[in-house]
Amino acid sequence: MKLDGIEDRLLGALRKAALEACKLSYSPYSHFRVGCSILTNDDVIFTGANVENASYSNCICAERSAMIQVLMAGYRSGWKCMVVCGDSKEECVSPCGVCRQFINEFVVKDFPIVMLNSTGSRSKVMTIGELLPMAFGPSHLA
Ligand SMILES: O=c1ccn([C@H]2C[C@H](O)[C@@H](CO)O2)c(=O)[nH]1
Ligand SMILES: [Zn+2]
Repeated sequence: MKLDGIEDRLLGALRKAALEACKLSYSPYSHFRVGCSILTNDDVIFTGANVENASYSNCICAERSAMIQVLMAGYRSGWKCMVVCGDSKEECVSPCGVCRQFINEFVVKDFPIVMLNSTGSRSKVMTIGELLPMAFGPSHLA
């Protein structure tokens, strides 16, 4: 798999990090584990997994859990790429609507999101602009 401007070595590390993070998922209710990794402008990798709750609506997705890690380490912009994987053998897991909106807040329109199936044998790459067209974003409030 190739991604413009991102070395194969880093992409491999990102995929591995997302697949590893998936194992840290706390998902006793849905039994659907999701992992996510994000590459910063200076090539640091952060990860997240979905964390569920007995009060079902109080769950956080892997993507937002990873983004909070990135933000709390001080990275507000310049993110290079996100990788998402989940417990689906066939399908590549794509970010939910809430996460798409959350991602859109911090990245440019052509920010690439790599979506993997559970083993990483399948992948699909789309930009946030493709996943969330006509997004409402910070510029609308300016
Ligand atoms: O892109 C997605 C889709 C779903 N989930 C989580 C939320 C919930 O814990 C479980 C089932 O929806 O998967 C994510 O973390 N990311
Ligand atoms: Zn989500």
